[in-house]
Formats: sequence, C-alpha cells, structure tokens
Amino acid sequence: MKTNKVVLIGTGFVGSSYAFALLNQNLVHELVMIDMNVEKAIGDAMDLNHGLAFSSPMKIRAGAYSDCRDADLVVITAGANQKPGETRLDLIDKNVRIFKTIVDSVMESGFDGIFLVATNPVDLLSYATWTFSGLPKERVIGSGTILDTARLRYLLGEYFHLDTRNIHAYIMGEHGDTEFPVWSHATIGASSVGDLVDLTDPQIQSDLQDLFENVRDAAYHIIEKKGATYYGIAMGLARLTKAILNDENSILTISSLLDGEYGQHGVYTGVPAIINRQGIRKVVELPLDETEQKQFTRSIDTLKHAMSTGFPSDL
Ligand SMILES: NC(=O)C1=CN([C@@H]2O[C@H](COP(=O)(O)OP(=O)(O)OC[C@H]3O[C@@H](n4cnc5c(N)ncnc54)[C@H](O)[C@@H]3O)[C@@H](O)[C@H]2O)C=CC1
Ligand SMILES: CC(=O)C(=O)O
Repeated sequence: MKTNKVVLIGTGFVGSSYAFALLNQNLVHELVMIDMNVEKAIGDAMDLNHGLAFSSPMKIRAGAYSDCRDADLVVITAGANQKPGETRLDLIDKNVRIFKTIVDSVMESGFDGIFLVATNPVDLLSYATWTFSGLPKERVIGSGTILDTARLRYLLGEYFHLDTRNIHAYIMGEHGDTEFPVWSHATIGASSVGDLVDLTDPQIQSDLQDLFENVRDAAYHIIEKKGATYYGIAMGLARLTKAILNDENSILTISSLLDGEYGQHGVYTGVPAIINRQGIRKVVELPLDETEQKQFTRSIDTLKHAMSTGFPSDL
C-alpha cells in the first residue's frame, strides 16, 4: 500500500488544530510537525499520539526540514497572526521574511510535492511560496477563501433553515477585506437564491448584505473575543488535504496563481478550482455579473498594490 506523508510547519493555534483534525479524520499515514518552538512541536506530537487509541493507526512525530524530502504535502501555518485591529495585509513584511527561510529550508531537503499555505496574508504568501520554491503553480495552493466560503454557507444555511452542505455559494478574491460573494452562482438546495427570495426587495438586500459583512468581518469578531481563529481553517485545511491525497477532483475555493483566468495574470487569489492529487487541476471560471466583476477587479488591484509596496525588497 502506498502510504502518504504530510509535514506541518507551524504548530500554533492553526497548526495544532489542523493536526487534531487529521487525527480525527483518518486522512494521513504519517504526520511530521516542525516549529521554531521545538518543544511545542514535541509536546503536540506527544499529546496527539495519546489520542491514537481512539482513532486509527497513524505515525505522528516532531521532525526537521530533512523530513520534507519524501513528503507528499507540506502545509505551512507558521508565522505571525493578527492582533485585534490588525488587517491580514499588515502581516506581509514579517511573514514573507519567515517564509523565505521556511520555503528555502523545505526545498533544500529535495522536496518535490505540493505546498498548502494558510499563513496570512494567504494570497501573498502563496505567491511568495511559488516564487521561492520554483515549483509549478499547480503545486502551490493557498487556502484562499475556503474558510470564507464555509462561513457564507453556514450563515446561508441558518438563514434558509437548511443543512450547510446543501448550500453551494462562493466567496472569491482576497482572503481579506476586499473579498466578495458570488450571489449570481449561489445555489440553495436545487434553487438559485433569486428563485427563493425577491432580490429586489430592500429587506432581502439588506439581510444578504448583513450576512456577507458577517462573513467578511468574522475573523475580526472572533479575534476580539478569543485572540485567534483556528477551528474553521483547520477543518478547511483537512478538507483540502483529503481532496489532494485522495485525488478527489473536488471543487473548492482556494488561492491559485491566475495565468489568464478571469483576464488576470501574476497574482494569487481566491477562486473555485478543481483539486486533486496533482494539486490545482483547473481554475473554474464562473461568468461573473457586472457588480461581481468590479469587485473582483478591486480585490486584484488591492493584492497587486500590496505586492508592489509590501514585499520586502531585500529578499
Ligand atoms: N488562511 C486562513 O483562513 C487563516 C489563516 N490564519 C493565519 O495562520 C497563521 C498562524 O496563526 P496562529 O496559528 O493563530 O498563530 P500562532 O502564533 O498560534 O502560531 C504560529 C506558529 O508559527 C511558529 N513559527 C513562527 N516562525 C516560524 C519559523 N520561522 N519556523 C517555524 N515555525 C515558526 C510559531 O512558533 C508558532 O508556533 C497566521 O498568519 C494567521 O493569520 C489564521 C486563521 C485562518
Ligand atoms: C484569521 C483569518 O484569516 C480568518 O479567520 O479568516
């Protein structure tokens, strides 16, 4: 049997929650954990191993960058997180510097698998990972708007009193303040939103706008209350891990390098894409309506501006 191996870099709130999700979901044969705080990685591995009696066989240990050599997937959740009031884009300088050392160390091991990036600002750090690694764009995936899409599906499920899993709706663009909902392709059960509610009704418009703002600002609200967000993204990363390792060809909203899709080039951003064992098989190009197209352009412009002004010039 071909076994799979995941190396996780960064065992803070997000990383350790992801490791716990892997343990519970029986997705991985071997999980190696690396952190600058070596004791934290060792302690997490010990703690997780004590759950194996209640899960399925899996090798879990703390390790080093040389462990990346034969890894199928390297997941990066290392770096600074937002403090109350900080935006994701505020983290760019310090996290790009951290990524330079991490990605260089991973590549020095001879790694030839897939990168999955969650650290913020995730679109820009996915771009940095792609540049620093020299790997094909299909093998550098950002978690993008997978979490925002999950938040939208949850809130729409509450609004329409339906199982979240029967809601198909996407958040696209920056994982951040300029993201936007693709209402023109939102499906509730088997119906479009417009079939279920009158989209010209001001009350409905206001409800949907409030709902979207709760998605967009969810991280700020959670960080105010408990300092960090981690369970939602951990589940999103586990879902992506499953789609990759099991060659699922699932459509998930991730951050991909755009190379002509949606008329854009040279920028990573949140788009629906088909994910399988090769990484990103294909970006799905939804026909956006005029408002959505404007919102997408604004989001791309924001990311490109942040890249041109925020990336450390000495790297
Ligand atoms: N993409 C998404 O949807 C989400 C992304 N995030 C992001 O994930 C990142 C991690 O957040 P948390 O886990 O809350 O932070 P945390 O501070 O709890 O954990 C970060 C970990 O990275 C480690 N680290 C820092 N520099 C390192 C290096 N050079 N090498 C190895 N390890 C290093 C630290 O020792 C720490 O254990 C943040 O950037 C945060 O904004 C958080 C939630 C959702
Ligand atoms: C922190 C973050 O990026 C989020 O929860 O969306």
